[in-house]
Amino acid sequence: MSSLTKLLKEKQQQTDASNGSDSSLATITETKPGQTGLPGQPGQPAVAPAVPTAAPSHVKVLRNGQTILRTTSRTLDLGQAQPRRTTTSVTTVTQIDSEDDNHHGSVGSDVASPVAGLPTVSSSFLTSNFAHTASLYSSNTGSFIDGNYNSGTPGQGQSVGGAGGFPIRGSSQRSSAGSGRPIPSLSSSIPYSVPNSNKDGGSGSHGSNSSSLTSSWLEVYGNSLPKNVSAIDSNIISSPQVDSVEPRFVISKQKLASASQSNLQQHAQGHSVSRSNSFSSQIGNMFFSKSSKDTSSPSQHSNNHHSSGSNSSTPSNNGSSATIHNSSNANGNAAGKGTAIPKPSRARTTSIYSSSRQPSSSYTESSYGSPTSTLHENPPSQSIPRSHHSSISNLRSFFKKSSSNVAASAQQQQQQQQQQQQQHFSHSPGVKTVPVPQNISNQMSNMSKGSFTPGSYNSMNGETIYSAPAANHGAAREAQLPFVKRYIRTGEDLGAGAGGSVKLIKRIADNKIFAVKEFRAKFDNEVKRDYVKKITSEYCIGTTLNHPNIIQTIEITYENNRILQVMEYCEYDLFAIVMSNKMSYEEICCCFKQILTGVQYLHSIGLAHRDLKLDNCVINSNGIVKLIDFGAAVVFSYPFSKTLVEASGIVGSDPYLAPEVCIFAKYDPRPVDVWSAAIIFACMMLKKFPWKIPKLRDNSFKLFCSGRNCDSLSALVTRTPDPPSYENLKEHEASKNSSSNNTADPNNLNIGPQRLLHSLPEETQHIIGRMVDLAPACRTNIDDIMSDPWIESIDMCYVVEDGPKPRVVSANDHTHTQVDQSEAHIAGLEKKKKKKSDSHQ
Ligand SMILES: Nc1ncnc2c1ncn2[C@@H]1O[C@H](COP(=O)(O)OP(=O)(O)OP(=O)(O)O)[C@@H](O)[C@H]1O
Repeated sequence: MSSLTKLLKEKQQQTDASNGSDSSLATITETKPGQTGLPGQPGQPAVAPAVPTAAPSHVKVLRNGQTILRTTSRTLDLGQAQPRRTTTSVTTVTQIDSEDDNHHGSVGSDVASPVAGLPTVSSSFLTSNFAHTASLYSSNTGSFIDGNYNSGTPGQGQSVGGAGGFPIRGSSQRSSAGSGRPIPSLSSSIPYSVPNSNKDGGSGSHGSNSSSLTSSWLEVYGNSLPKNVSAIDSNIISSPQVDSVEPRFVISKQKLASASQSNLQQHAQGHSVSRSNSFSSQIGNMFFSKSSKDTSSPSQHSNNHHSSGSNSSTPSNNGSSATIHNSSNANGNAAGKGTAIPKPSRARTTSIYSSSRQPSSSYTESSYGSPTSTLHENPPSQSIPRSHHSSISNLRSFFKKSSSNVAASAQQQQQQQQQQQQQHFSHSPGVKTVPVPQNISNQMSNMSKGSFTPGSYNSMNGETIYSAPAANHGAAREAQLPFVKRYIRTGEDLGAGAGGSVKLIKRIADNKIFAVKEFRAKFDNEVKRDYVKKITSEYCIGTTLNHPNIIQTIEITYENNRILQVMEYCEYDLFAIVMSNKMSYEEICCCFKQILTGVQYLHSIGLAHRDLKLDNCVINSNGIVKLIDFGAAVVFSYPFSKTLVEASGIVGSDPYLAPEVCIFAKYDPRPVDVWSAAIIFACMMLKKFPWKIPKLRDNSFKLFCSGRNCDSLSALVTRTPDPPSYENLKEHEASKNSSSNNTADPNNLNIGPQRLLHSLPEETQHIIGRMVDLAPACRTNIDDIMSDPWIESIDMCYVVEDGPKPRVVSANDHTHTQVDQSEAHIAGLEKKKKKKSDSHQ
């Protein structure tokens, strides 16, 4: 047991002694085979598992020569058990499910204690949060495919350790894409509409949908089609013959020739032709030039994958499809039956960190995915030094020039301020302003609670500079000074993660406190382009978004080989507040609604966060919650496009991951955010994770998936609302012939959705249940969540900008918990822990 664990236990004992609390409620730990993990059930160990402490970064070279580079996660505890991870996980390899990994579920995070009185912090929560953000930097195409799709590559992705359940993540990304292995895609089953598009307009997703409806669908439904509808009996639909074309549709060859001529001239002059007026393309162009290899647009990529996905196996087609068996008897004992039952994992003895989820795939694939595209109105070539290939030197020169021109920018900004109040992004002579994407500007003007003045990108004298609104008020003269002359470090470190370390700084000019994130250096085995992309993602998102529930970036600068992002400072990690165990139900609801509001904003502008978790929420002393860490965020929709750009890669943190992320190579990232938000709510309420990872090898998750009249997780995850998918039909047919081992039993609180939901307050159950629908296609979307009666009824603290200074409107039914600053951030806690352990030695 680590000294930290001891410390935490001591603290817990003290807390228990003083509160007279029943610690048995809070100490759900291992869920061994045969246990349900429910509190108060026999066999639940009452001792917190060992807390892995920080371990040094290390590089692991696999037998196949590929390398995993990762650092350990850290966990901290407040009160009873406080998980915390700060992990770097960078890889260019495919992950193999290690034996350890197969034991995830055994250290039982689980649904448990009823909400009455708000349960104390579970030790499983502590252990589970070792899950780290999988930040994927590999440039390999394709994605890491978890076991469900192994059939396409015999010999790959076989289950390791005989644990059953989900077979291993298949061998390598390269094999998944590079070898032409069919990549499964969920898009075909996702009816979500992209922002600003009508519901049935998602050509991207629907396109592949149609191809997944094979003749088998017709076999089943063809006979019952209405009379005026005839079934298409082939997947090949030929174009109608056209005998004549109206003259107005005929473009003369001369016209074409002259158009292409002028295009060529534009290129020769360095004027790029806009592929899309998208946020990401605009941003991407700041750093990336068109690479000869990257000629296809993200949507093309997406479409390519779609087609390969739809050609390919459907989930149920693969032989290694995970099968669920109702492993819980009436007493809640997990007792697997049948050969296909994933065997309950055995207790983990090793550090959870060592076996935590392995990163995979290229996260960058669909993020800011338009290095190839360029701006129409403000060709980056005019404003940013460009090389033919993206490079760190681009990034450096960008930041260098940016920082040296902040002063000029700020002056310009001040002049423009008045204009900006009326028109968020204005154009003025001498200053070229990159227009904000349509959907961002729409969103900003549509903000229901106050209006928010965004920052802007200005291109001046060949430089591109970002100025956040705060910079508008800052003194231009100070801005000319180097970073170290403008800010001084103060206080302690706030935290560190996969992206870098975050520290507290003070602006000398006005003594204002900020948080500064120093991006980590590029790893040796990391592809330059991916590193640059990761940083630019955070930079671009941070500097572009403007919403009270999204952290505001003040400036970003490159100096002395360091990339520094200055952000507004929030006094508390939400995690620390949750772990204080002092939050009232109303306060939890307020925080939840604020998180949802931030997510709604992101989704409305075509962005998904993909790494929503307590750790990535900070809260200020006014009770305003802000989402941070956009290192994993992706664009899922481009303005004026109805095409869904799917995300790829297992990105996020294990306990918060949506199941489809672990199953499919590509997925809609919006339902993923929705799922994660529900897990955040469950964590706030229960002080522990419902499960450690959404895989069947996790006993708690397996029980959650049980009792649904369906034996296959693939079938559950690919369910569609209407019309039924091919897989569902198969499932339906199968269930008609053979009875499921997982018959639904709403009265059994140990299995099925009720396993989680019954632990939550009644009014929350409906929408939370819809948020954790196993099938992303059936999962509710953020807009529907916001109009849920319970969500609407939440009295939420919010910000209004009705004057020069934003004003916080506090809710009436709660105040926000504050903790001592020494316990408000993880770094402080770690320091405390170290001090204590040193004094013990
Ligand atoms: N603006 C802020 N105000 C206060 N604390 C912050 C702020 N930004 C970050 N932190 C602290 O620093 C920690 C690390 O920040 P962040 O998540 O951005 O880093 P990261 O390296 O990207 O982490 P990850 O491993 O999740 O990718 C956060 O968990 C939080 O505790």
